[in-house]
Order: sequence, then C-alpha cells, then structure tokens
Amino acid sequence: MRTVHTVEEIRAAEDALMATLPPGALMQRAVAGLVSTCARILGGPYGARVVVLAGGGNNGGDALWAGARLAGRGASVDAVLLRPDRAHPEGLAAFRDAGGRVTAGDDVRAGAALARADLVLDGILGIGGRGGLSDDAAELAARARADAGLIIAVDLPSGVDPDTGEAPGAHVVADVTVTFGTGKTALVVDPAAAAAGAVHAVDIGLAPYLPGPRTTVLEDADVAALLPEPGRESDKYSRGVVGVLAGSGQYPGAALLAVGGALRGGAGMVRYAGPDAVAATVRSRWPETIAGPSVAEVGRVQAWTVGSGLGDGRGADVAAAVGAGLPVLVDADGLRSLPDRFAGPALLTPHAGELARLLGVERAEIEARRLHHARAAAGRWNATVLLKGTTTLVVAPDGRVRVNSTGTSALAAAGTGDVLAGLAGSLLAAGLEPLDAGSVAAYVHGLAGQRAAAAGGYPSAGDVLQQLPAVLGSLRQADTAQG
Ligand SMILES: NC(=O)C1=CN([C@@H]2O[C@H](COP(=O)(O)OP(=O)(O)OC[C@H]3O[C@@H](n4cnc5c(N)ncnc54)[C@H](O)[C@@H]3O)[C@@H](O)[C@H]2O)[C@@H](O)CC1
Ligand SMILES: [K+]
Repeated sequence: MRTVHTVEEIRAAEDALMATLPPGALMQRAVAGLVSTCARILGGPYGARVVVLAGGGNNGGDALWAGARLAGRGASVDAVLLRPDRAHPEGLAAFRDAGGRVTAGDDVRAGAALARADLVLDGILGIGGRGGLSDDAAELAARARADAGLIIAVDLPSGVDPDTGEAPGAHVVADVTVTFGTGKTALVVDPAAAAAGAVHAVDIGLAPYLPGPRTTVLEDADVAALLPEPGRESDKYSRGVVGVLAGSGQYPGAALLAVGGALRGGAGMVRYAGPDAVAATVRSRWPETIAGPSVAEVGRVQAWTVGSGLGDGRGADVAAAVGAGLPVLVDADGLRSLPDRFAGPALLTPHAGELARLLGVERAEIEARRLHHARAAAGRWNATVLLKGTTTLVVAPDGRVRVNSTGTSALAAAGTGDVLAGLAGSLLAAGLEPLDAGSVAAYVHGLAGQRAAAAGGYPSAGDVLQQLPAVLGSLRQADTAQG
C-alpha cells in the first residue's frame, strides 16, 4: 500500500524525527536518495550537464546539495537561483565548494545552461509551495521543458498544490519525481499527478512518526487481501446475491454488461429487474440470471446496482432499490434520482460530467478540483463517491480516500462503466463496505482494461469483461503464494 499524508502531518513527523538527529541529517538522507536516483537515471553522473533550479526554501536546499554531490562525481553543474537573497546557505556553500557555477534566474546564462542540460533538477518549491509559479520561475520551467533532456522534480513538481492535487497556475512538468518520506496528494491526484511523471519514493525514516494515512493507493497484495474468498463451504447466498436495475429498450447492452460484471466479479447470483424484452436478452447471454419486472417483484438480494443505461422514467424503481435498506450502488442515469441523503451504505459512480450535473458546476471545474468536488458530493449525500477518470478517486463520507493506480485510457470506451458497476455491486453484495468495494472494483477493472489493451487494438467493454476472471485469478494466486 502506498501512503499519502498532508503537509501538516509531514511537518509534524519531520520535527519529531529531526529532534532525534544531528542538525541537517534529515536533509542529507533525502539528498542521498535523490542523488542515487539521478545517478541511476543518468547512467552515471560523470560528464553529465546538470542544471539546478533552486528556490528560497529547503526544497532548493535539497537540490543545491544534490548538485554539489553530482559535481563531486564529475558532473558539470549550474545552479539558477530564483531567490538569491534566500538561497539555502549550507546548500549553496557546499555547491560552490564542489565547483558548481551560480547564476541568477534573470541572467541570460541561465537560459543557455538550460538549453544544453542533460538533466534539470527542479528545486523551486516543495511542500511549502502555494499557488502557481511566479512569472520568472514559470519562464525557466517552460524553457527547461522545451530544451532540457530530462526534468527530475525534488519532492514534487514545483507549482502544484501539495494537498489537493490541483494545479492552480504555471508549474513544472517533470519526467520523474523523487519524493521524501511519504506520498503527497499532488503525486496521485490529477491534474497535479500528471505533472509528476514516474514517482520514486525515498525512505527517510519518517514512517514511525506519521499518523495512519487517510489517503492510500492500493497495490496487488492489498486488493487480494480485500477480495472475498469463496471458501469450500460457501454457497450462492454467502457469495452474495446482486440485484441489477440497469439497461433499457434503448440500451440493452448496459444490462448485459452490468449483469456480466456482477457474475464475473464473483456474485453467487444475479437478479435482474427490468422490462421483459431486455430480461430475455440478458437471459440469453447469462442464463443463470433470475429476472423480474421490477425491484419489488424480483426477489431478495443483498445489494443493488442501479442506473447504468437505465434511460428516463425509472425513478420509482431507483427509489425502491435505494429505499430497500441494502447497500446500493448508483451509476449513470440512476444519479438523476438520488435521495436527499443516504441512510445506509451507498456508492455513487459518476464520471466528471455526471458529477458536474449533480453539483451544478462546470465539468472543467470538476476536472480542475477532482478531490475537492468528490469530497463535497460524499458529504452532501452521505455516500462514498467513486469519481471515474484516468486516476479514479474513491472518497468516503468520513474523509478516507483511495486513489486507483491501474487506470488506463483503454477504459475510455462505451460500456466499461456498466461493467464496473456490476463488479462493484457484486463486492457490495459479498459484504465489502463501499470504500473497499469501489476501490477494489476500480483496481481490478483497471487491470482488466490493461490486459484487454495488451491483446492489441482498442478493447471494447466486452473485452474488459472477459478479462475479469483472469485478473481475479492471478490476484488470488499471488495472495495464496504469499500467504
Ligand atoms: N524539514 C526537513 O528537514 C526536510 C525538508 N525537506 C525539503 O524541504 C521542503 C520544504 O521546504 P520549505 O518548508 O522550506 O518550503 P519550500 O522550499 O517548498 O518553499 C519555500 C518558501 O517559498 C515560499 N513560497 C510558497 N509558494 C510560493 C510561490 N508560489 N512562489 C514563490 N514562493 C513561494 C514560501 O515562503 C515557502 O516557505 C520539502 O518539500 C523537501 O524538499 C527534505 O530535505 C527532507 C527534510
Ligand atoms: K520541486
């Protein structure tokens, strides 16, 4: 599991850890990790042309120290100081001692150095940064992006907001970010995360001083541990019965995909509520499905998945499913019939456009502040919100957040959301709480999308569905091998 902490939590942990160490020791740990990553990526620093962009704080201090060490190992290093009056004194002294050249940000030599750099170290702002880059820093960042071989951000790409994942103004766009101690929201939530590139974490010994993380990124072992394990004793009821209210005469495919997602996701049984003609289509593809004309008449279930491809005029059925007092997932058209607030476990699965409509804001505003708005909706409806996107977020009303790391653009195809709704519904029926059901489903769905894409071409939702058993099987197998 990858952890994410707030700036406040990181600063408190750093203070506690620093109190046990000689002055400057913590920064040297960070610098050692940074330098070894740079050296590895450069294939050895000797002869490399490196430019350090250094702001006036400790982030600039890290970058200056790293520049000094790289100079000591034979690199040709220039430092461009954004705030010469506030440059980190020890870092700057070490840099000069190691033979580094120093220029100010407005010096023409800064541009020339950037133009021939193999590597630019971005030490303009770290976790102390607020708001976008100033104009002079933005110009240097743009030049570096246009001309330099590679940009490595120190701790996080300068100019993005550490705690929200927002990018309120100009910022560095890095190839790699070397981050210290624990993850930051900016490294996992878009749009900021898109500017971080590949993230390498350096352990500086902070973990014992950090609180339990409220934001996490699940990995294979976490997901395998959360997956319901069909034991020898289990029958269709203990594996979970899912009610699916999805699809319509206009969108019968949504019913097929949602029911398929639930069955392939491990549901013991699916009960489908919908018009006879659609039910007949569902049963011809999934003969094990039980069907009935409405939520009230379809029989007992343990969780409901409602809304995918439902079309208009089914509000009463949505209300019946939501009012059944069972865990419920509401997707797509179902989102137009939400209760004022949910009383029991609920998982909403909007994409940015649907969340924009729910909250009455522009879609671009959702995209710019994804975590903020997902949180707002989770609080407003007392429901867990799974906001789809290249980095899908799952936000519980109590503030816990899971960020999915398996997203792929291959999932941007019609019907993949219906598969996800069915899959997550099967996990709710198996007894997972909405945060677990949503984040496990997003993870598995992303892996299925990656597998389907690896087979070549543009995968369809049906291709993604087909990959679910293989993905679940390999996660379970790895878990058994480990356990
Ligand atoms: N505390 C420690 O011992 C350690 C700190 N580390 C480094 O220190 C960094 C944090 O250092 P700082 O707290 O000095 O903060 P930064 O270096 O991130 O920022 C420095 C100052 O820049 C100013 N500033 C904020 N936003 C600005 C903007 N948009 N434009 C211009 N100036 C702006 C603020 O006054 C801020 O305090 C971490 O990100 C990490 O790189 C690491 O060396 C690990 C150890
Ligand atoms: K930085």
